[in-house]
This record gives sequence, C-alpha cells and structure tokens, in this order.
Amino acid sequence: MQITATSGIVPIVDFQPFLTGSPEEKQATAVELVHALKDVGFVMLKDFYSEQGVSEAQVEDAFEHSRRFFALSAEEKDALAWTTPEASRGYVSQGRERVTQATSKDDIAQLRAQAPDLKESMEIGKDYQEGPEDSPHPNRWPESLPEFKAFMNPFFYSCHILQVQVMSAIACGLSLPPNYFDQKVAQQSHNLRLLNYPPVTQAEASKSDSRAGAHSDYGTVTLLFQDDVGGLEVQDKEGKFVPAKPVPGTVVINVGDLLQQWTNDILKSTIHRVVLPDTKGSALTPQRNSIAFFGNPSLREVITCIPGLGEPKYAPVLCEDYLVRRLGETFGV
Ligand SMILES: O=C(O)CCC(=O)C(=O)O
Ligand SMILES: [Fe+2]
Repeated sequence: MQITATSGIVPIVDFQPFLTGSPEEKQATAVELVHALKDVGFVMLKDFYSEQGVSEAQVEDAFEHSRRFFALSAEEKDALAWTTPEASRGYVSQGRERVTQATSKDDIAQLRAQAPDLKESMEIGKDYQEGPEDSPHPNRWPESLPEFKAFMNPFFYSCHILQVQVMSAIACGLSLPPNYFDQKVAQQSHNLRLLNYPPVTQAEASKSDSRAGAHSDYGTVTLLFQDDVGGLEVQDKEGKFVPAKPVPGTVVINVGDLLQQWTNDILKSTIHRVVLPDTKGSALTPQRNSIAFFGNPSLREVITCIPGLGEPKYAPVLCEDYLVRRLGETFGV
C-alpha cells in the first residue's frame, strides 16, 4: 500500500473518490482508509466535504459559534454546567475533566489536582424535541445566543452523516456490506464537543504542559476539526508522541475503544494528547480551538466482536454501560 502524504505518522487520504467515485475508486479509498486505521489508528481525510454531510462553510461557522460561546461570562457558562455521564451535555469548566488512561479513582483525582487539563469544553448531544419521553437528557443551550442552538443542531446531524460515510468506508475496507454499521449507529448517541484551550502563562505551563492528557477515545470514530495552532500528538508503536500538525482542509479521524473491540483489535484505538505549543518567546502560549465529534454506537447496541475477524478477544458489552463508565472515570463522578 502506498501512502503518499502524511502529517507526522498520520496518513492523509483523499475521501472524494469514496463519496463520488466509481465502485473501484470507492473500494480503493476504503482499503486505504482501513489500512491507515489498522496501522496508526489515525488518518486525515481531505476532500471530505459533501452536500449530505459536512460542508466547508459549516466548519468555519462552527468555529465562529464556538468562539462566541466561550466568550460568554463564566457565570453564564457555569449555569449550563455538565451534570452526569448519562446526560453528558453542557459546559465543562477548566479542571473538571482529566482525560487519562488511569482507571483508579484516586489516581485520577490526584492527576486532576496536580496537572489539570488546561481546557474548557461544551458538550452537545442529539437534541430530542418530540415530547417528554424523547427528552431524557436535554441539551443545555445558552439563552443569550439563540443562533448557537439553531446552528449546532443541523451541524450535529451533518457530522452524524460524515460519521456514517466514514463507517461505511470502514465496512467496505473490512469486506463487510457498505451499510453494515448504518442501523447500529442510527440513534445518533454521539457527543459533539467544542473545545477551548485558553492562552497559558509560562508559570502555568510549568505546572502542567497538558492541554489534554494522554488518552484514547471511547466510541467508534472521532471526527476532529482543529485550528492551525497545533499541539495534537499521536503515540507511535514505540510509545513516542509524534506531532500531528494541522493540515488545512482536512478532518482528523481516529478509532475509539469500542470500534477497536468491535473489530477484535483489527483497528487501533491509539493514545493521543494535546500539548502546549512553543510560546516562541512571548509570555503566553496561543489559544487553541478544536471541535471533536465523538461517534458512538446506539446506546442499546451490544458490541460483540464482528464475526470473521478472528477468535473474539472481548466479551460483549452494552454500549451505554461502557460509555457511562468511561465518562464517569474521567469526570471523577
Ligand atoms: O483538541 C484536540 O485536538 C483533541 C482533543 C481530544 O483528543 C479529545 O477531546 O478527546
Ligand atoms: Fe481524544
């Protein structure tokens, strides 16, 4: 397999042939994508924009809405605070979440106290509007920014479609039917996370160089849109962290733990982190914004190793149980 371009160790794959190409072109792109996800667990997709999925203008607008949201007063943001792993919606102030691979409550609490993630985030889930029985966990919308909700709901759906497109390519690359995952992710139990990494002084930077600690993601695939500041690093096979410098016009895709389990370790959920960029002599590190869309299976889906991918290494797990446990660990609840 010839990968022509990379950012660090992350291959760059043109997704357009999968979206609009001939059957042969589709299959060749799917194979290229799966090769990258088996080998590195990360890929950058270029030419991924589509009418049904995510458009270029939407990505730009999403960053603008995100900036306006984080510019709200601390009081207004805190009134929308994230509540429970089951809901996983709302505002997460700096220091509340500490992503890590540690699993002991005490270890994570100590990490949170000593080296908190230098970030704030806003978590958005599917917005149920049909009736009380459809609204177990309402989103937490800022009242002073009505256009925020009006933008984020269709953007969430567009990201869902891009995620379906990527999952379909993964299915093709694994020699499964193209629609293999469609029904299994149809509930849109995903999590759209707007991230703001504020500027940091040298003094703060010496306490914790971690904008987001080393961790793996939990779900199927994460779609990550990043600005041009950089800081994302991906662990290589020797355990070394390698910068994945932003490439304009691409979306980063990485495999989550549930997709690794689903594919019986064929696809890799790779550890990654976000570090502070060099201050280049100035007193503050630049602010960074990113937008992560964590694709998940439907919550009632039981994740069982896909037949034909070898002797199962994992016992079946209910998606909801798994996600609630992982989120509970990182939030210390
Ligand atoms: O901000 C980034 O580039 C990555 C964030 C991330 O890995 C996460 O939130 O899981
Ligand atoms: Fe992540």
